[in-house]
Amino acid sequence: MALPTVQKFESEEQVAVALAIYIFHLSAKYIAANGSFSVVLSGGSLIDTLRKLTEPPYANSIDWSKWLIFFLDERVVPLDHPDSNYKLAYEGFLSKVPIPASNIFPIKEKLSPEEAADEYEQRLKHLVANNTLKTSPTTGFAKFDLMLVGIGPEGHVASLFCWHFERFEKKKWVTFIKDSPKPPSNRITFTFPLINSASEIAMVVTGEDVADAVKVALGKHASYGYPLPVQKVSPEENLTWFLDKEATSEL
Ligand SMILES: O=C1O[C@H](COP(=O)(O)O)[C@@H](O)[C@H](O)[C@H]1O
Repeated sequence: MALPTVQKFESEEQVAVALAIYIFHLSAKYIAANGSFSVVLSGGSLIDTLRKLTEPPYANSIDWSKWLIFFLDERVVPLDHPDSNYKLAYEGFLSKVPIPASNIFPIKEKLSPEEAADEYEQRLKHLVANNTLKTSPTTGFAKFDLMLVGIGPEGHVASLFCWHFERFEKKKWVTFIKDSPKPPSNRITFTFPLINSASEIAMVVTGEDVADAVKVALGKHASYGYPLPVQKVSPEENLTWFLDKEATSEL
């Protein structure tokens, strides 16, 4: 991985604009190179920060028909449940742009966390086998073009939490937890080998509540023994941080 690029902005509004420009350029680049653009969404505040993409000039100059949408982590609830990351993404972003429904890959409903994680992993492997998704020649895991990653105040990414062994998973592509410290308890999540096989990762981090985690991730002092999950994010090509002033207040 090249050295991370850290972009700091005065406000969340400026982060939203810069993020739209960054995604617009990557979309054009990957569609020109591969004919598609595979994008992995986190839940949380990230979805609202994507809002500029749904407006001109981006909304009408992106080839949305070539986008493929996946979910970095998901709560094991029905897709219309208030806790669903799919519902959040659909209402805040996906319903406002013309991505074909068949290019959006939510989790399957009515499965246990184990079954949902296994089913999602098998679906990703099928998409690699039929060349819809690329493979990392380095790791053998699927290689997504772009992952949009948020963080929690204590440094979690996806549903990989500090005190859960799932963050050390080496073989599985997608795993599950049944005791998330942040409700709801049942979740599935991409593992670090899959996350770090991505070409590009954007860390989209805004607000004062994440300032301590940003300080550990980007500051020069030691973390708390083990690295925080956010410190393990290391894509194959480029890592770009988008930060507002509040998120950098402890740096
Ligand atoms: O539970 C989750 O939390 C993180 C961070 O969310 P935020 O609201 O603090 O931005 C999110 O990235 C993840 O997808 C979600 O499931």
